[in-house]
Amino acid sequence: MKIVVSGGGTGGHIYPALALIREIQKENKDAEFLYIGTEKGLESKIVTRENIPFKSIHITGFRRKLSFENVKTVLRFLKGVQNSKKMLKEFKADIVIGTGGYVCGPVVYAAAKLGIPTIIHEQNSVPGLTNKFLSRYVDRVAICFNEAKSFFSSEKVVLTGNPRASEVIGKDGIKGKLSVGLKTNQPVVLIVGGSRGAKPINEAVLKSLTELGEKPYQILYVTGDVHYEEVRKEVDLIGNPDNVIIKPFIHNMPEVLAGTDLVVARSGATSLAEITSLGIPSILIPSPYVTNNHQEKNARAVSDHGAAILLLEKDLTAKKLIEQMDQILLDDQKLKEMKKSAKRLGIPDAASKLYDVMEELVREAGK
Ligand SMILES: CC(=O)N[C@H]1[C@@H](OP(=O)(O)OP(=O)(O)OC[C@H]2O[C@@H](n3ccc(=O)[nH]c3=O)[C@H](O)[C@@H]2O)O[C@H](CO)[C@@H](O)[C@@H]1O
Repeated sequence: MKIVVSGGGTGGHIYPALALIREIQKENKDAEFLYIGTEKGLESKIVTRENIPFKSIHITGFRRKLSFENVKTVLRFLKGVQNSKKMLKEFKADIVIGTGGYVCGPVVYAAAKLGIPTIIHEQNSVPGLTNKFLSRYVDRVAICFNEAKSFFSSEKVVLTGNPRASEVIGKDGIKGKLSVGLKTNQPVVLIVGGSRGAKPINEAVLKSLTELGEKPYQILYVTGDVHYEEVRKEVDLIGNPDNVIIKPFIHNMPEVLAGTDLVVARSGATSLAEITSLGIPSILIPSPYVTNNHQEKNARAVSDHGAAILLLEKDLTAKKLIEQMDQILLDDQKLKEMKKSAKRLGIPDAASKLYDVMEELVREAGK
């Protein structure tokens, strides 16, 4: 089977695509892949690290307000469709799957116009512009939250979950801890602001740093690549407590998560799929800067079930953050209950569910 995967911009769209590819590689040794992304998105770095054939097109996202830039975007879209058609024909794609981000627009649209079976994977509880547009042309829409169902035509929708939920299962937490310099005999809090980091979270953590140094747990604090230098400078002034390890980005997140007891994070949908699949309690600080405030809706879908504490960015202070971390980590009973609730929400077999949908479509198309 020849499979084209497209998704990009941020980790939340790329990691599900990679997890799906790895699942298919396990099940079907003959499968061939082509990943289509953009040079500017994180995918150009992350996908090429994984030795997956990668090609790029040039495309930008739509602005929500009327602007001349949007005219240029339409022209880039049309050019992107043309280039995608060429790539898809050359590769002889049997199926095309888009995992979100605006790069999927021209790729998946081109595939649908060529009559190639198509799927979009929507990670969030509220879909973005590109997936809403594409849903009219594709054969299936794979979703991760029941809340997303109402945005698409019901005969196309199938609840698969997020393939990244499968990939994080069964990893060695001790190896994960050691790989980043954490001790193996103390609980671990992972603080991370999504795949690109989050300034407001960084500011709150910096203000908590000295007090965190006195806690009976350790902290792995991931700043995001672009914020690392700035954070480092501040930490050099404040002093870096022994129990706080600071990194710009984590490339072996599944292993690290396996060794984590509590996550403090934004509520990007892929992160949520990972932590629920593993049953890790969390403090979620949704980004208020995303389309239709979808991160808050993602977070509520988890916190309403007792699996997470919701901390809105407007209420985020160093004091509050530490209080809530203590509340969970220093209370065994609460920790246990939250773990159970998180686990109940996870869909650990998401990758094979999504692959089943792909196989069915290819079979129906007689490929
Ligand atoms: C600002 C923005 O638009 N964010 C969106 C983006 O978030 P973002 O890209 O931050 O997505 P998520 O939080 O969902 O996923 C991040 C992914 O990156 C991985 N990771 C993160 C940090 C790190 O150091 N190493 C690492 O491997 C995580 O394990 C996870 O697999 O896509 C998500 C999924 O569609 C959306 O829900 C988010 O709203």
